[in-house]
Amino acid sequence: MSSYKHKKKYGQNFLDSKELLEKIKNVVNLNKDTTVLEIGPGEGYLTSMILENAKFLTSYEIDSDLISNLEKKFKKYDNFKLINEDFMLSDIVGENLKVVANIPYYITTPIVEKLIENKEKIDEIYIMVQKEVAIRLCTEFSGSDVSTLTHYIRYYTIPEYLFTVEKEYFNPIPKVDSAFIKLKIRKDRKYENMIDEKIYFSFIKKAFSQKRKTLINNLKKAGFDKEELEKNLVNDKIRAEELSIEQFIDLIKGLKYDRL
Ligand SMILES: C[S@@+](CC[C@H](N)C(=O)[O-])C[C@H]1O[C@@H](n2cnc3c(N)ncnc32)[C@H](O)[C@@H]1O
Repeated sequence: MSSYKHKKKYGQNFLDSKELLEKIKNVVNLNKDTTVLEIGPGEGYLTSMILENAKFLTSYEIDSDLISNLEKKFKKYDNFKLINEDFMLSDIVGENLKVVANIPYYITTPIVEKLIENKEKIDEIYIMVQKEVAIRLCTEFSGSDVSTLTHYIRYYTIPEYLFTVEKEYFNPIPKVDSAFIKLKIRKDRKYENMIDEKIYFSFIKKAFSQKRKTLINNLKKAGFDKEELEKNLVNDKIRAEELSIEQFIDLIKGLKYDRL
């Protein structure tokens, strides 16, 4: 479909490289028991590799102009369901799903949030995202990339930055490089078992309210008692971005924070 006019509004930067496809295939590790969900098959770059290697694939494509080509291309596969819908408005159906997708970047965060909200149905998420976003999603608890998003991701998943994909691999070539990442859903519910999610994220929001300020100052501003804070924080110079989830849970429990 070389004459196809890519639609910017749908984030249509397509891939076409055997070498990259092989690299993706090696990390996503599909087998005949795997059920896969794809967001935005485009011209079917990832789709054919998934269909060849997985048990079943459901792909959501918003752009009706791409549908007849995809149907024609994958007509011989009976393990394929193509849904011509906006993924954000669709219900996710299935269990033990693996998500494998080169997603439209204009809705990266809503897609990640929707997938995590459906964590009961999903085991692993493999997605291509903008490189800077990949760094933010996969960062550890140190440095300026840490944000409330880091806590959201790490509370529910184990993130992994797999590899960088240079912008030249895309057509049309975008302005920025990309990266392929993995988010493994925490099936052990490690942190959900330690603390109520609403309480945790309500506290995190207060702790990160002003990034430049120290944690103690942010929490004082949020109404916490100065003496209680000093009792529970070893270091009054520390910033929110330096604390791990475990350390935040200890702090929340130490402060007996249980309201929203
Ligand atoms: C970055 S392209 C990737 C295409 C293809 N997977 C590839 O790697 O070449 C993103 C794809 O997502 C589709 N898309 C954009 N918004 C969507 C939405 N809300 N729901 C479903 N698909 C969407 C676009 O039409 C496009 O085909």
